[in-house]
Amino acid sequence: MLDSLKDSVRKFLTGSNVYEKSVEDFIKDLQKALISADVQVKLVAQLTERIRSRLREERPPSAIERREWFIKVVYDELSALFGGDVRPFVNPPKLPYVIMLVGVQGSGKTTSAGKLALFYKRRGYKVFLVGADTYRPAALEQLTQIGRQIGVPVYGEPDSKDPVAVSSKGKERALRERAEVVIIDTAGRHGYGEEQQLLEEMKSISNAVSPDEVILVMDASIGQKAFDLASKFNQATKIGSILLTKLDGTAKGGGALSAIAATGAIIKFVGTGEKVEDLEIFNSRRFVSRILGMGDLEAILEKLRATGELDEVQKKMEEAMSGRTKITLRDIYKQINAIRKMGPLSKVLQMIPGLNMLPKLPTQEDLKMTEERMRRWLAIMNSMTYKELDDPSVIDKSRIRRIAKGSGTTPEDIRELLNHYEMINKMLKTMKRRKDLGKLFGQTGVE
Ligand SMILES: Nc1nc2c(ncn2[C@@H]2O[C@H](COP(=O)(O)OP(=O)(O)OP(=O)(O)O)[C@@H](O)[C@H]2O)c(=O)[nH]1
Repeated sequence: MLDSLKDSVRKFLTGSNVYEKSVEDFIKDLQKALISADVQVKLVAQLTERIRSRLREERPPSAIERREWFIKVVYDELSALFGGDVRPFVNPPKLPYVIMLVGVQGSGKTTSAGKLALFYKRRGYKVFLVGADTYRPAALEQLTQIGRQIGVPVYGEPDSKDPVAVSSKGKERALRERAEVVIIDTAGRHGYGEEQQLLEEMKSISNAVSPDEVILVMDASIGQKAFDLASKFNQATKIGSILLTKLDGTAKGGGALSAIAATGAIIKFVGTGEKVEDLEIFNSRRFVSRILGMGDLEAILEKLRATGELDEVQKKMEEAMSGRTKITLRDIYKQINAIRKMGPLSKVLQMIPGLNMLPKLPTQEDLKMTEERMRRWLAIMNSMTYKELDDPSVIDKSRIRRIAKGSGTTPEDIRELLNHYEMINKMLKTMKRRKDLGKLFGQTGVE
């Protein structure tokens, strides 16, 4: 689903068109992909408007290329479209914990009951299944089979026509057997469009068994039609969440996810296959990063984190300039590590504004030497103890020899790093406040 976006991201990041044109092309691809995934046109329009307004109003952090930053903006906004940063709890907040499953016929309710049972069993809970789908006789048989397969007991009454009575008796039995998580599979005879009937039945069983949580099972292939049932369900129960099934087999999953998210209902799980293991906790950011291409996105997020770390060190340096604190080897470690995460120095330097104001620009040869030195220094600091990183004055000759051995470097390399540390602190003390990042790189050893 939405697979075509990975190619669009690639094309956008590596393309040679002017930036503004690339952005417009990407937005067109994005709109097309979302609409063909059945996302409501109104939601697509809102999403693109938000992306455009962020492009107008925000500026990328200085060390990030604007193409990469644009993809990060798209990532944020798509994640919001599919439910945002809501992290629903999955471990039962109390025990025993009674979950009641509701859903229309064929939505995958019985299969999902089995999946949830296995999910909780694997997390170490004693699980019990109750088959209260009295309208479809085969449902109990199906549940019993799954129960046998995963080693979870199942309660059911093959001849009963009273789902409320079966649910209550099943719950009683489960509690007598000291079950910790009780999952009740209820009847689902109604089709989409008959929400009221389904919700009324949910209420009557709910009154009888007082579940701790009601999970609505929905089939993702209904796409944006999921909106009506999800919003009524969300209004009808405060203890509800949604399990969206068959996300693996439909091109309309984006429509269902965004429609449900728009109702404010929480999507807790998604079904991703027919097997009893095929259940995932839903996380909209993870979902979107798959759509956009894990590799590309991870690299961008890593760089953004690295710029955040650099900002922290920068702040510390400013404090050091006012004499309030000192830069430690830990700070230097953080700084070098962050710079290395951002890519080859030659590329990183091109992105720093004001760099051409330095007295002398580094040559390729300088950069190579600096990169090599950064690598050595990281190895050295990796071999030091926290105490030594915080206060290098405790490092004596014999420790220098040991650290050199441990890091595959020489005692001279270590002295060079220690000198750099002394020099930075001395410099900071005498330097006036200067905020540009170019200076920061100067201190890293690029002469
Ligand atoms: N591909 C795929 N198939 C699924 C998934 N979840 C359920 N199914 C299939 O959907 C079909 C219907 O599932 P059931 O569990 O029988 O549906 P139900 O909602 O319990 O049906 P009723 O008991 O009639 O209400 C079965 O063929 C399942 O294998 C899923 O996540 N992915």
